[in-house]
Amino acid sequence: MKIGLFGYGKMGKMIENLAVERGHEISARIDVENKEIDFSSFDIAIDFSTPDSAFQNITSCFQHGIPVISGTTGWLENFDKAVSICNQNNTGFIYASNFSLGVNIFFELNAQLARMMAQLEQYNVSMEEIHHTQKVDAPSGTAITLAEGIMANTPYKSWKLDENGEDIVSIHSKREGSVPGTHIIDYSSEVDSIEIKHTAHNRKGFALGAVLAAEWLIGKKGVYTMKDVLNLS
Ligand SMILES: NC(=O)C1=CN([C@@H]2O[C@H](COP(=O)(O)OP(=O)(O)OC[C@H]3O[C@@H](n4cnc5c(N)ncnc54)[C@H](OP(=O)(O)O)[C@@H]3O)[C@@H](O)[C@H]2O)C=CC1
Ligand SMILES: O=C(O)C1=N[C@H](C(=O)O)C[C@H](O)C1
Repeated sequence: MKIGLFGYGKMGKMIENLAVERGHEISARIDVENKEIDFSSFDIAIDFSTPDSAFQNITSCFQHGIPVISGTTGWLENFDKAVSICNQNNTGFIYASNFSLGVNIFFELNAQLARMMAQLEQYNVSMEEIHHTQKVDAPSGTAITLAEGIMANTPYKSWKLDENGEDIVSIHSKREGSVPGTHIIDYSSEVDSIEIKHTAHNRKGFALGAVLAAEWLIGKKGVYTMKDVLNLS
């Protein structure tokens, strides 16, 4: 595959190494706004850019018929618009707040635990996410996906940052050193607690998942998720 990388920061560089190891070519690296982009030089785009630039990056690819893998967080207020533009241009799209295989299993575990806890009113759920100090968005995209997984399976109605309440999934965001990404879900009652935790040891898992998703998407039309890629549906 010829890949266009949108965002050539920590993730872009990690994806480049892994994609080349797997026999792919990086034929464009787009790291700044309004750069002249030769859309004919790549078959698929992988976007790990910034919350402010992701929508523009993704939809300009769709308008040139290029399928996109996006892992950028913090831009999802425009997600439905991006999906429409993908479909109008008859191309392909996978977005994931977290591409690591382990986190995608963790999403399933979270939903299953939420279903079991749904009837137990004595437990309160809360979440903690810990990331490196360069992270610009809070809470993490992964924490939002986890909160949505809880809300879909319990009476919890919304999530809030650092706010407690009966129907609220409370999320606490910590920024420490160079932590790649840790997510902890805690159900606590007066008598005990149940915790599940995912710890990324480095960024390789995110990069591998994104490249696997690109290999899976190439040649397909439509909007998919990592559940489709990993056959978890
Ligand atoms: N879904 C997942 O599995 C994962 C998602 N992420 C998410 O991916 C995103 C990137 O993370 P990370 O690589 O760590 O961040 P970095 O800050 O290291 O990289 C982002 C890069 O995007 C560049 N950029 C700025 N403006 C544009 C633009 N208009 N077009 C293209 N690129 C641009 C930045 O350039 P400059 O520095 O010059 O501004 C920078 O090099 C974040 O949203 C993060 O949350 C991260 C890890 C895993
Ligand atoms: O910015 C990061 O680094 C990460 N961002 C993603 C998120 O917001 O969930 C995924 C991962 O946790 C690393």
